[in-house]
Amino acid sequence: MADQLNGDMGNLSLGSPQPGQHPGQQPTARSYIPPHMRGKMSAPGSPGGPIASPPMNSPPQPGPGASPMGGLNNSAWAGNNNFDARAGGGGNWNGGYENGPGPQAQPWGGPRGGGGGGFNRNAYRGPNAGGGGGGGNMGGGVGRGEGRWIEGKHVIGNSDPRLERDLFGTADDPSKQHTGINFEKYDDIPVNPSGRDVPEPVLTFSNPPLDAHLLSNIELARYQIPTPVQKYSIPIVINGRDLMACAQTGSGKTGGFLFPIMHQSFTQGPSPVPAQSGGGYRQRKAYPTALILAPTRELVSQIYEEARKFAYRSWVRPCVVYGGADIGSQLRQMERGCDLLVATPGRLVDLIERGRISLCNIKYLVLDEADRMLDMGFEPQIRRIVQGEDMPTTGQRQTLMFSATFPRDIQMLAQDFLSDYVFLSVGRVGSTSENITQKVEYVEDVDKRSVLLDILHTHAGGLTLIFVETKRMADSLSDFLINQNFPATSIHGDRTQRERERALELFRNGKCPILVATAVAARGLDIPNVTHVINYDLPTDVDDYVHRIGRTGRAGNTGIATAFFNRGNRGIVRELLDLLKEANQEVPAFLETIARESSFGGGGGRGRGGGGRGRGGRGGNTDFRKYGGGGGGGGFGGGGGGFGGGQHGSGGGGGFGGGGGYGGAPPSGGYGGGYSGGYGGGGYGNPGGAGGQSWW
Ligand SMILES: Nc1ncnc2c1ncn2[C@@H]1O[C@H](COP(=O)(O)OP(=O)(O)OP(=O)(O)O)[C@@H](O)[C@H]1O
Repeated sequence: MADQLNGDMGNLSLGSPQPGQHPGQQPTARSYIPPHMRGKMSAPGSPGGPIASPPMNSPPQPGPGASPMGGLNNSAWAGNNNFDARAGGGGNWNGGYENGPGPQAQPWGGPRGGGGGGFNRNAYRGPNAGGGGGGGNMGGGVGRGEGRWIEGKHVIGNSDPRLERDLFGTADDPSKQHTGINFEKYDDIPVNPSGRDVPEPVLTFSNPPLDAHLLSNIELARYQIPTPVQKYSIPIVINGRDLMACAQTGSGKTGGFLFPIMHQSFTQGPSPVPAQSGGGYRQRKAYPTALILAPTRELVSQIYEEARKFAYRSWVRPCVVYGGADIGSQLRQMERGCDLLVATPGRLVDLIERGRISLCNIKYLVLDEADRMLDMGFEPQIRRIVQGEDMPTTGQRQTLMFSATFPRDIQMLAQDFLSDYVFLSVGRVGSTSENITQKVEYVEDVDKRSVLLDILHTHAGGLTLIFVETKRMADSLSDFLINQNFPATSIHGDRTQRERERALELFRNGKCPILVATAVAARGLDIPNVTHVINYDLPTDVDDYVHRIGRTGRAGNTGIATAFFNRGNRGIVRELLDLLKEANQEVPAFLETIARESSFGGGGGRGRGGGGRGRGGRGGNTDFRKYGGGGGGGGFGGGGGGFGGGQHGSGGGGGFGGGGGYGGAPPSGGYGGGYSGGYGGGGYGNPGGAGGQSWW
């Protein structure tokens, strides 16, 4: 069940040891390790981990997408049928991976051995230090690239140039995201914090308030000024407040939670670990102080990689767990240190059930992509993790929620997990970045392929991400493109771990600059140089559209998003229209016409038509505690509202399938009665949802 719910990302295992592979083990000829992951196979500080890794970031090949497209047959894309990641070996790019240098094995106990510490983290950890400890090959109790907390003091580890290059890249490294020309324009986006006594934002990365060592890592990451969400989140979290933060895609939300958590950890040190039952030379149970939950394996891997950067040379050991990958290697990774745990919910539940993780020390709980984490697909697991185990209750821990979209019904649900929180909106909730130029073209289903080919033929360079609605479509469209000599691959929930890793890596390094994806790749992924996102099939939920197009136009870079629209997409026409207007985008006349048709046609379309889920208040913006929201028109089949209404909202009747609706937040009432009816048929926006077959 757990992994089924995590089935979204199948078996991606970026940033972690391969199944069955000993951390630090030299990869066998057959074990695929993407080049950018070589040397990152283990947690920082693990034996044979990054410290031991040889130089590995060979300069990425210039992607074919970067070549002038004077007709495909003359381009680097032409005539190459070996680029499909599904080919399963034998492709031109294959050998390079499999024969390349991998991490060298490092004797166990290497850098941090000594003094009886072995792998027992208690041995060198502050309050519960159990004898031995200290020691270490470096003489000062610290290893290269990793620090210690010794007698109430943060002892910074020695630098490790190799690891440093691996984590932070070089200044012109194309595999890393660089800020674009519009980065400074983020400061023009209005920020609207609400809640009691909101702390003043910080304006720079400086000490105080931020820990000096954290600042040195931020400098290594080449971040010069905080983004708006970071400016606010840093003091909010440092001041002990809970936070619900809504900021546009690609605007630095990850740093928004990592910076203050790292700061607090660096200054406060580890929490005491409860006495272990059983004992043994290995610590059997991990007691992380920070838990970051995210919906997909790729995303948790990416967050983990970010955490490794900012934890560099500190006492904090980040760790990542997700379903579909070998649990044994994840357990071994945890045994070597697990202070900040990044996890998908299913695998975390699994590890809790095995008695390998306790949440009793959690000080910081982060729900990244929080609206997704609290929708029907994940909510039961989140409740189980947060309310059904040993995690400190609200008020005893800090809870931070981040997303680019926060529908009001989800905001209401989130109340259960938050205490006296600050709501932060950077721009309008659910709005898109103006760095993304959005185009909507009217394309009938039968014409989609030929229109797509036209677009790809005039492609100007960079990576193109194409979203479709079903796994089957992802396969058939990428097959079609390959047959047309386009270097395409696909990613979706039915592909194996190896296939997904390969597909993503080929896309990232430009060898397959066209990736056909299901919604599995919609949220959070930060891939440099994605210049074009094509919604070949539009999603039924406009929030999904917001996340999908947000794979381009990140960190102040610009990008293009093209959507194929036809009458089958009537369900989101009004919201799409609002979104385009809000972001000052061109609105094609046909969209206005179809929107008018839909409003006369008794609501309509599928899913959450009109204001079906309380986005009716899109213009009303932000914190539902302040504004509530207007009721909506049509739900499925022309029902009335849905989730409209907060304190000042008008509520609405009906909803999906004609049931209740969510009319009005407390204190206006209506919460209980309408809820189930409003959701009705289940599985909305909810690939892994109860009873719903995953279409990712
Ligand atoms: N202060 C900063 N200065 C420069 N670059 C930054 C800064 N903060 C974040 N970035 C970069 O911006 C990019 C986007 O950041 P991030 O992935 O955190 O965005 P996000 O808001 O979480 O997006 P999404 O909503 O898609 O998850 C990353 O490549 C990150 O390295």
